[in-house]
Amino acid sequence: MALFVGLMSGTSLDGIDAALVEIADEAAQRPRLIDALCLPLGIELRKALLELTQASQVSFAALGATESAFCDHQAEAVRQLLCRHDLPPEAIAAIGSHGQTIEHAPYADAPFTYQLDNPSRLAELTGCQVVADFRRRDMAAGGQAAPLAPIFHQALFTDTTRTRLILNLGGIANLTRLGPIGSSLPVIGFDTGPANLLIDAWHVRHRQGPIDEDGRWAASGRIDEALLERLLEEPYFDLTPPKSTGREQFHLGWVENRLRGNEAAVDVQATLVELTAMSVAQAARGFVESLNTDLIVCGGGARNGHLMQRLAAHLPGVSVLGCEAFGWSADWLEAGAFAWLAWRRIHRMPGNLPEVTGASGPRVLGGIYAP
Ligand SMILES: Nc1ncnc2c1ncn2[C@@H]1O[C@H](COP(=O)(O)OP(=O)(O)OP(=O)(O)O)[C@@H](O)[C@H]1O
Ligand SMILES: CC(=O)N[C@H]1[C@@H]2OC[C@@H](O2)[C@@H](O)[C@@H]1O[C@H](C)C(=O)O
Repeated sequence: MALFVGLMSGTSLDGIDAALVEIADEAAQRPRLIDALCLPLGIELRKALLELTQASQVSFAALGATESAFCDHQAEAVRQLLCRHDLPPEAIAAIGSHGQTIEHAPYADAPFTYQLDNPSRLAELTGCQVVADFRRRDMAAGGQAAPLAPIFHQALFTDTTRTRLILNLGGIANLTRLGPIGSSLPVIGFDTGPANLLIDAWHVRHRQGPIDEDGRWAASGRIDEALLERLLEEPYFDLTPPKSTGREQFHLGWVENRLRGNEAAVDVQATLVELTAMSVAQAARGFVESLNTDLIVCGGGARNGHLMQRLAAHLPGVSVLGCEAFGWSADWLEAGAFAWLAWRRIHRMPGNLPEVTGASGPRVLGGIYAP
């Protein structure tokens, strides 16, 4: 048995998730979540990161300063997590650090994906071995570099008889399809489009606070069918996987370009929730085998009761389960994935699924930084 820490800060830019995970050397045993926490980014750091994601030009000074501040925050999250369990740094086999995605451009002429991270500094500050830079090897091998979580979903959730769909509702939504053990169904995984990032951004613009708590504001509005149709015309939704996306594609400007100008703000919010529910349901529907499919929902969107209701309305007959039934909280699945991917790296096992990302083959992902 060994202990790993996974660090993830996703497209919502809400905080750094840190998960303490116990992993057995035998690949057959499922990793176990021991504890986790989220350290909020704070107003200044969030603003600096958001600016980097939106800027067309970036100064090295801004990049360097933000990278250091971000890394200090990661180290603080690790410190708090280890402190809770009285664990010294030597007790941790490795930290798996995702970093903060600043730009993801798998469709550029020269494709790239950039995660802000400073694993050398993180190793220095924590005294732990760090594994980082998980995405770029997959892209170097011709893949999308995202989503990476499906291989972790496969390890955690594959069932003997049932088909399982795992849906992450973060800033972006991604879906994994796992056939039952022994079935010939390949693993499928891809980003379906926006989950919460448009909902959050519209809320910030028109209301106080970053989150439409439980989707209550959206629930009080009326879906604007014409706007919904224009939003759903986005060609990304019809692309066949492998595919991945991010803030570069789905941002407030993308919504504004499709407004007529006379919509009530609350109706736009209702419509954005419906956009997430419909685009996810459309993506999932093709994989639902009647009466034999579970949908396991994770990510912050699982706490948005209105979004969950709209999703269920578009997927009648599908049984919706929380990760909790499997010993994971919906909030910590992604951080857990990067702890587990660090374990894979240390043991030189591949971290990607070529059938998901489109890479030319399995690859060992990430670089190792000594403590
Ligand atoms: N109580 C709640 N009510 C409504 N929405 C919520 C609630 N709690 C969380 N959320 C939503 O979940 C989001 C955070 O989700 P999560 O932390 O899974 O995203 P992420 O990991 O940053 O994104 P990604 O998976 O795309 O990288 C918040 O920004 C918010 O939109
Ligand atoms: C480039 C990037 O950071 N992508 C994230 C993002 O957040 C959700 C979705 O888009 C997913 O593709 C991915 O994260 C998870 C952890 C993944 O790779 O599976």
